[in-house]
Amino acid sequence: MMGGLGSNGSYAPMMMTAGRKMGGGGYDVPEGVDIRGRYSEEFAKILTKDALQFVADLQREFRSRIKYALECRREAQRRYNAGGLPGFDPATRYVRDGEWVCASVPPAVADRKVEITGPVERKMIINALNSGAKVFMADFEDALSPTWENLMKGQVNLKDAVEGTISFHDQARNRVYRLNERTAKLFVRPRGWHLPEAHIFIDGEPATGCLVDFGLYFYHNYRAFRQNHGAGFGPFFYLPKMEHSREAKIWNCVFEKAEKMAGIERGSIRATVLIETLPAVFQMDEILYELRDHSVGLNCGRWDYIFSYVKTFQGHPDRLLPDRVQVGMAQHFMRSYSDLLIRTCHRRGVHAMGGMAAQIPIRDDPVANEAALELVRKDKLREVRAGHDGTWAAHPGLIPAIMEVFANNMGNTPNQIQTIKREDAVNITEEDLIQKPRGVRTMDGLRLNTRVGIQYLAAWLTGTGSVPLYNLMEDAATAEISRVQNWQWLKYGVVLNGDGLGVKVSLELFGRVVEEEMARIEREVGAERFKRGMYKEACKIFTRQCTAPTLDDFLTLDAYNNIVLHHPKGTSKL
Ligand SMILES: CC(=O)SCCNC(=O)CCNC(=O)[C@H](O)C(C)(C)COP(=O)(O)OP(=O)(O)OC[C@H]1O[C@@H](n2cnc3c(N)ncnc32)[C@H](O)[C@@H]1OP(=O)(O)O
Ligand SMILES: O=CC(=O)O
Ligand SMILES: [Mg+2]
Repeated sequence: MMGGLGSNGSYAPMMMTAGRKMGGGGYDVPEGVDIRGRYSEEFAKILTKDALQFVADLQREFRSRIKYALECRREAQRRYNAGGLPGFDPATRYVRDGEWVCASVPPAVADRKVEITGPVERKMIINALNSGAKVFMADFEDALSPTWENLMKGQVNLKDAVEGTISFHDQARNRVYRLNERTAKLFVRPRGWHLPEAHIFIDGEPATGCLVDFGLYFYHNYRAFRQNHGAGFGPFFYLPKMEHSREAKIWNCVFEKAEKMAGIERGSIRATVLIETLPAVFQMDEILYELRDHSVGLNCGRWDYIFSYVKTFQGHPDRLLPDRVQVGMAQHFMRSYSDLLIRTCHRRGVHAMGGMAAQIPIRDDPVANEAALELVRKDKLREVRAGHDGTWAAHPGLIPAIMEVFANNMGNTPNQIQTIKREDAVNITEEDLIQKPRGVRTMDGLRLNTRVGIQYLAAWLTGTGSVPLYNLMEDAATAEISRVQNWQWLKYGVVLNGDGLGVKVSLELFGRVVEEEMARIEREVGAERFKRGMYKEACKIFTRQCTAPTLDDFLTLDAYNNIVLHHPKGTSKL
C-alpha cells in the first residue's frame, strides 16, 4: 500500500516501514513527500531523502506565489479576451528608463556563438556535448515528453554528464559513446511553471514540475559543475514560457534559496530567460532586472512566441495568423521582437540569443539538403547582423554552417554585447510588437497543421518529445502552433484565401480533413506502425482541443494525464 489519491480524491497516508517512511514502492522520503513513480535503484540515487527535502522546501516556500502568478496569467488573458492589448506597464517605467546593468557574464560562457538543444536522453547528451557547439541546452521542456522514466533517467544522465562519467553503448551498432576532451557548456531547461509533476506529491498535492527538475539537478550537481565546468560559476539554466517579471522574481528567489542551501556565493547560478510569450516582450527589462544578479541573457524562443501570439489574441478575430510556414522572422512583429531583445540585452550587459531554425539535415536528397542549409544560413546571417550573440541549432549536422556564419560576422570577439548596441530599436512601439502578420491561409496549411499536430502528439504520448517530420524538427512549441492555428481558424470560420478555393473552415470541413489526414498518416508510416502507435489517441486529443469552445492553455497539460503512470501499474488522473 502507498500514500495516494483515493477514489474519493482524499489523500491516504503513507505506510511506515522499519522506522522509515516509504512513499511509493521503496523510496526513503522525508515527511509529507510521496513518490508515486516506479521504483528503481538508479532513480533512488537521484530521489535521495536530502534531495527530496530540498525539493519539498522549494515547493513549500514558493507554491502560493506560483499559484498567484498563474492566476495573474489567467487574469491578464481575461483582459485580452475582453479586447485589451498587451503593452508596457506604466508602473515599471522607472525600471525601463533606469541605468542599471546585470552582473558581469561568467567567463566560462562569454562565447555562446552556437548552442545545440535536445532532450535529456543519454546518447543525445553525449552527442550534443561533443558536437562542437559552445553550449548544450539539455531540455526537460519543449523537446521532452515528461514521463517518469524520461525525467528520472534524464536526471541520472545529467549527473553522469556533469561528473564526466557518462557513456552509452549502442548495442545495435556496437558503438560506445563517451565524452570528448572538450565539451560544450551545459545549460538545463526545466519545465514551465504551469506543469505539475504527478509522480511526486508534496503535502497531498502534485509537485511543481520545474521545481522538481531544477531542485534535483541543482542538488546533485552544483558542486561538480562549478568545479569542472563553470570555473566557479553555475549551474546554468534556461527558463521557459514566462509571461511576467513576477515569475522571474520567483526564480530569482529560488536561486537565492538554492545558493544559501549549498553555501555558495549569491550570483553563482546563472540563467537565460526565453522570451517566448507575447506578454513577456513588454517585460524584458523588468525580467532582467529581477534576475540581474543571476542573469546571463535572453533568448528569442520564436516558436512558442508565435503560439503565444495566437493564444494572447484568441479573442481578437482581426489578428488571425496566415499559414504557419509564412510566420517567420521576416514578419514585422517578429523582427521587432528580436531587435528590441538585442537592444535590451546589450544595454543591460548580457547575451541576446537568437532562436531555432527548424530545418534539419535531409540525408537522402542532397539538393533539398543544400536548400534547407541555405535557409538556415540566411536566418543565422540575419541574426548575427542584427546583433545576436549566438543562436540555436537543433541538430549537430547544422553546427559547422551556423558556426561559420557567426564566426565570419563576429570576428574574434566572443560576443557583440559591447559592439552592437542597436540604439535604433529604442523607437520600437507597442504596435510594432503586435502588428498583425501578413500572408494567406490555405487548405494545405490546415492539412499540414493537422497531420503534424497528430503525429507529434502520438510521439509525445509514447515518450518522445522531439521528432523529425517532413524534414523539420517538431517539438511541443511547434506543435502548439498547429493546434492553436486550427482552433483559431475554426473558431472564427475563416475563409482559406490563399488557394483560390474560397473555402470556409467549418467543423464539417475539419472533420473531413482529420479523416483524410489520418488515412495519409497511416499510408506514410505503414499499417503496422500505425496500429501499434498512439495515433488514434493523439487524434482524439488533438481534435478535441482544436474544436473546444474555449482554447486550452497548453496541449501538453491536457495530454499529460495520458502519460502519468502511478506505481503499482495503472494510469491515474490528476
Ligand atoms: C522550439 C524549441 O524549443 S527548440 C528546442 C527544443 N527542441 C529540440 O531540442 C530538438 C532537438 N533536435 C532533436 O531532437 C533531433 O534533432 C530530431 C528529433 C529533430 C531529429 O533527430 P534524429 O531523427 O535522431 O536525427 P538523425 O537521425 O539525423 O540523427 C543523426 C545523429 O545526430 C544525433 N542528434 C540529432 N539531433 C541531436 C541533438 N539535438 N543533439 C544531439 N545529438 C543529436 C542523433 O542522436 C544521431 O546520432 P548517432 O548518429 O550517433 O546515432
Ligand atoms: O523554446 C523555444 C521556442 O522557440 O519555443
Ligand atoms: Mg519554447
